This record gives sequence, structure tokens and C-alpha cells, in this order.
Amino acid sequence: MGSLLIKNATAILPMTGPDQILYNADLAIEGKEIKYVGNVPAEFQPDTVIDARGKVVMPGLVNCHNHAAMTLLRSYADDLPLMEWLQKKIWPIEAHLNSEDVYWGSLLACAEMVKSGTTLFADMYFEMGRVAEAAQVVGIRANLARGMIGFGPNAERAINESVELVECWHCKADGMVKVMLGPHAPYTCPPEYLERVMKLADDLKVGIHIHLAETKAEVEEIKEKYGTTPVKLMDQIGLFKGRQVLAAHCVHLTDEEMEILANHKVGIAHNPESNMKLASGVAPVPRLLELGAVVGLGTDGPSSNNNLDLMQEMRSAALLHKVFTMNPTVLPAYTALEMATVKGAQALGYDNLGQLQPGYLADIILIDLEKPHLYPRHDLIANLVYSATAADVDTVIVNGRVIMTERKLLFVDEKEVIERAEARTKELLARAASEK
Ligand SMILES: CSC[C@H]1O[C@@H](n2cnc3c(O)ncnc32)[C@H](O)[C@@H]1O
Ligand SMILES: [Zn+2]
Repeated sequence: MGSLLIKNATAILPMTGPDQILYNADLAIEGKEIKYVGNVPAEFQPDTVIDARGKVVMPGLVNCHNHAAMTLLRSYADDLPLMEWLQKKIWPIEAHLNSEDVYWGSLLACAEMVKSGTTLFADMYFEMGRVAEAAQVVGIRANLARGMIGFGPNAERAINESVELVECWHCKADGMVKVMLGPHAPYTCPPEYLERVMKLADDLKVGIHIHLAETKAEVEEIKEKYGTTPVKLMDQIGLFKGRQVLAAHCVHLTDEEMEILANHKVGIAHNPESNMKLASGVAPVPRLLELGAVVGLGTDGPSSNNNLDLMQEMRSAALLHKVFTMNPTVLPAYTALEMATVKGAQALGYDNLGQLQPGYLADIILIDLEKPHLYPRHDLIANLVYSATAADVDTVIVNGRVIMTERKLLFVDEKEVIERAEARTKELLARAASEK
């Protein structure tokens, strides 16, 4: 394992507190971990040196909820509510997806994510071994769950494939891939199925990734079927007890439910842009944060967002909650950055990621500040959240390895990925038309 010195950074933002910014500082990496932050002793002899003059060095961004291969379905179905979008458009075409489609769609997603500063993503989809391969090729860290629908012909298959995914990939690829179980949602997974999934998660010692309380329609359906709300139903069956749970959306919550999620330290993936686009609602994030809940940021899939850009998602989160509460002090810029880094890492169960500290995993991005829209610099944090864009991400390091430099992906041919993903999309549509 090599060593790397990032020197002369205009600023280092360790994400250990809003006032903790180091100016004209250095950072050293040895192997996959951060060794020094701020001052690096003269005896440290790096294999590689990166000059970060004019750049800010900060933790890589964490995308807490995605369906990466849905890049192939970007702009395929828009401007619909969730259930109509899923039932009439998405599920019918997903029935024709094959493993090659998922591989190239995921490669395209990984390229897009790295180019916008993401170093770790949580994904729930099908053919997840192929998603792991794509992540490994690009060099991005991944937290993967095989999506499980708990009724119909594929319910058993989803369980078997989840076990296989854990056996093949959990903590593999130099620790860069982790696996969770992925029961899709309370409205697609009845309690008896969820109880099997919980037992399996405990036997395999992995966490659970689920969609939860996304729409009013979901809450009404669950109330009608089970006489209680989705979060309370999950609490009653013991989902949150003694295991890592990542719950995507959590839009429609009562005060009591917010306390349940906060007290159990459930990782909440807030997806403001998907929630806006599908008109699902506005998650009560400011109140959840007041209660101490662990809230990270996600894009959701590229077919409901329609991009995988966490720089935009940070800005959207900060702006949405200000206008929704009619209070500009709500969700300040630093809080949005925390959700995209350290809180996101915690939501996925990492306690050594998302901050720049000695001993932490070296997932780091360099943002080029020498741009007209990033001057003047009254407030670096405000500039990063309100003014910076994906195109300002210059260098990306994951697990101590540089995977993008000067915006060039080092381990994948971007043009080939675009061409192959486009070809898979055309084939998918043709296959769907002929199999009708
Ligand atoms: C069973 S694999 C995952 C499954 O989830 C679908 N999906 C994509 N976005 C959403 C969303 O916002 N809510 C619920 N389900 C969603 C995806 O198309 C796959 O079928
Ligand atoms: Zn989703």
C-alpha cells in the first residue's frame, strides 16, 4: 500500500465542527487511512504528492439511497406520482432488465457519482453482484442490497440471491463493498416476510435497507391493512431493535414516530429532490435533527431525480427546508454538508468515515476554488453548499487510492461507458417491445 501527501491545500475541511477549517495545510495518507491532518512531519516520505493550491480538501460525499442502474431509465418516465410511476412505467420495463443492463447502467452511475464527488453509495436493486463489479472497476465504495419484494414468484429468489450476495461480497474488495438486506417497503413486504428477513440479517450479521413512509398513499394503505402506520408497524415487529437499519425517505411521520427513529438510531436517507419530483412531500428533517436522528442525504434513483449529483442535493436540502418552514435559519449550510458526509457515513453504519481525522478511511475529494462563481470567499462553507457545482470536483480519492484527477476517471473509459449504456438502453426497449 502506498502513501500520499496532499500539500498546500488552500483549506482543509475536516467536518469535525463548523469552525474547524485549516488554511494552507497538508494531509497525509498511508495505505487506506488518513495519517496526519494539518501539519505533516518532515520525516513522512510519500510515494505521491498532490499539490492542492487553490483547492479545498474535504471528505468524499455519501449517497445514502440509490438505485444506480436506473440510469438506463433516466427520462423514461417523468412527472408522475410514485405508485403510478412504479406500477405503470418502471416495474413493467424492469421486468426485462438483464445482468448486462445492470452492469453498464451501474458503471454509468458510478462514473456520474465520482464526477460529482461521491465516494460511497448505498444501492438497492437487482443483479447486485454486477453493481459490485461496476463499483470495483470505477474504484468507488459501495453498500449494496438486493431489493426484495415479499410476495409473488420472486420472493424466495430474492432471499436466496441476498444470501449469495452476502457470501460473495460482504466486506470484500479490500473492504470497499458491504452488503445489507433490502426488503423494498412495508407495502411490498408483509410482516411475516419482514420477520424472515430480520432473522436472516441477524444470522448473516448485516443491516437492512428499506423504503419507509415515503407517501401519504403508503401510510393510508398500511393503516387500512394493519391498523397502524408504517413506522409503528416496523417498530411493532422489532425491525429497529439491535440491528443497523437504513430507512429511505421517512417523509410522513408523527412526532411519536420521529422519536422512535431517533431513539433507535435508525439511519434516515433524506432524498429531497426525488420527494419533490414525485410530489411525495417534505420530510420533517429539521425536527428529526433536533431529536438527534441520524439523517444522511440520498439522490434516490436517477429515474426519479433525475441525476446522482449530491452537490445539488445538499443545496436542495438546505433551500427546501428554509422555504417549507418559512425560516432561513433552518438547515444551515454546515448542516447540509454534515448530512452529505459524516452523518451519511453514520447512517450506513460507518464510524471511521466522513471526517478527515487520523485513523479514518481516506475517502477524500478536492474541490477547485479558482472559479468565478466561488469568489469572493466570505464564507467557504456557504460557497461549497450554495455556489459550488459537480464540475468543481477536481480529484477523488477512495480508500487511499486516487480514482479521478483533473476530472479524468482513471480506471474507466468514460466514452465507452456512455456508448455501452446507451446501447443497452436501446436493446432493453427493443426486448421489452418484442416480449410483450
Ligand atoms: C426491488 S429493487 C428496488 C425497487 O425500488 C424501485 N424504486 C425506485 N425508486 C423508488 C422509490 O422512490 N420508492 C419506492 N420504490 C422505488 C425500483 O424501481 C426497484 O423496483
Ligand atoms: Zn428508492
